[in-house]
Amino acid sequence: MRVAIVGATGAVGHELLRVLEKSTLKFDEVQLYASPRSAGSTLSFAGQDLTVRATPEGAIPADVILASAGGSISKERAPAWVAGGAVVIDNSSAFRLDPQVPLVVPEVNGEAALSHRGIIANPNCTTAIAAVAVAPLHRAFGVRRMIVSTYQATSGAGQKGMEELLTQTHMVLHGKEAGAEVFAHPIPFNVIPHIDTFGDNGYTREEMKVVWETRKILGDESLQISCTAVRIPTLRTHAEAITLELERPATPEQAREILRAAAGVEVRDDPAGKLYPMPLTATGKYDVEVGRIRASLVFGGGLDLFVAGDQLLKGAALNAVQIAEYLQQQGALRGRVTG
Ligand SMILES: NC(=O)C1=CN([C@@H]2O[C@H](COP(=O)(O)OP(=O)(O)OC[C@H]3O[C@@H](n4cnc5c(N)ncnc54)[C@H](OP(=O)(O)O)[C@@H]3O)[C@@H](O)[C@H]2O)C=CC1
Ligand SMILES: N[C@@H](CC(=O)OP(=O)(O)O)C(=O)O
Repeated sequence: MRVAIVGATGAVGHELLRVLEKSTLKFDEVQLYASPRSAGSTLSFAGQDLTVRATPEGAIPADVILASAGGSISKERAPAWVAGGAVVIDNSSAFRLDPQVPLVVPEVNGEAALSHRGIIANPNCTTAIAAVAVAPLHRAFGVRRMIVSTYQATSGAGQKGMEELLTQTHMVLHGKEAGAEVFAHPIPFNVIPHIDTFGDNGYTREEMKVVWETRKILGDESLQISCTAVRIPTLRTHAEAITLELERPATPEQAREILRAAAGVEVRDDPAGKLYPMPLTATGKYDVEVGRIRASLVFGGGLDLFVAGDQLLKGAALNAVQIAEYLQQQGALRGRVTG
């Protein structure tokens, strides 16, 4: 059973290595791939230095490929990886809306992964985090309309996003003018309501991914969803304010009870004790923090909540490894462990 990580040197790739170290997935070998510029460098895995190789054009000799090298690499090469016999779990947006490709959050629709034809898509990070919190409420009360406002960390734009926050903050603190390369404007001491490109309807692609992908994951095309996605000057972990209009009225206490029993959720909801979801407390956690649960003042019987989830983990690396673990538990992976 051979696992390959394509994009191992990136922000998601680093987390894939850490998550795999702790994973219940059984495997004999991990192979690391990135761009040709990283070939020959090493990354540590379980106390060993593993050499990074240039991602080949054709097949990769692995049973499971965890891909996080961007949409164009996945689009161009995943068909050859599948033809070579691998199951590809792809972190990019390349295949997410393809009707032949399952889009999976294991706590929500794990069984969808079993219908794959070689490629399984990992959702957009903002979407995955929201889905973990909203799916149990949707099952219990039926979500009719959902309004999301996001507070997204700079690492959502990869390693270079984090570097821009750190270097530009240093510059501002030393009296220099901050520039902007990764983001549309200087990110220190700012919030930027612009993630990805704007579409004809005035929403960004990031915002529309939340709409399209949430519907696909929850299997409900009738869900009405609107999102405003905003980049903020944090390093890691996305937070989201979510308003839900429900078919069957829910009290905050009923919602807390449902969420306490839900997989992948940590209810963190004691405002009097200053306990609520925040990037600082959710970073590095596998569970998505959910709190500030209250009755909506706008939608009778509806709810307002605040969530924070480590987007490099549940929004990417962790979710991908959980999909592989699920497939292995179901006996649906080709590779057998020999070691
Ligand atoms: N960051 C996030 O929060 C999330 C990211 N994703 C998705 O995961 C993917 C990776 O994102 P992220 O880790 O943030 O990005 P990074 O920019 O941090 O890393 C990109 C990785 O891709 C590799 N790469 C770049 N070009 C090539 C190439 N031509 N051939 C092979 N490998 C290449 C890089 O290698 P090298 O170091 O050699 O350049 C690096 O390992 C993207 O598709 C992104 O949309 C999904 C959910 C969340
Ligand atoms: N768009 C996310 C990260 C990301 O890479 O998303 P996607 O995988 O949908 O392109 C962010 O910037 O926070």
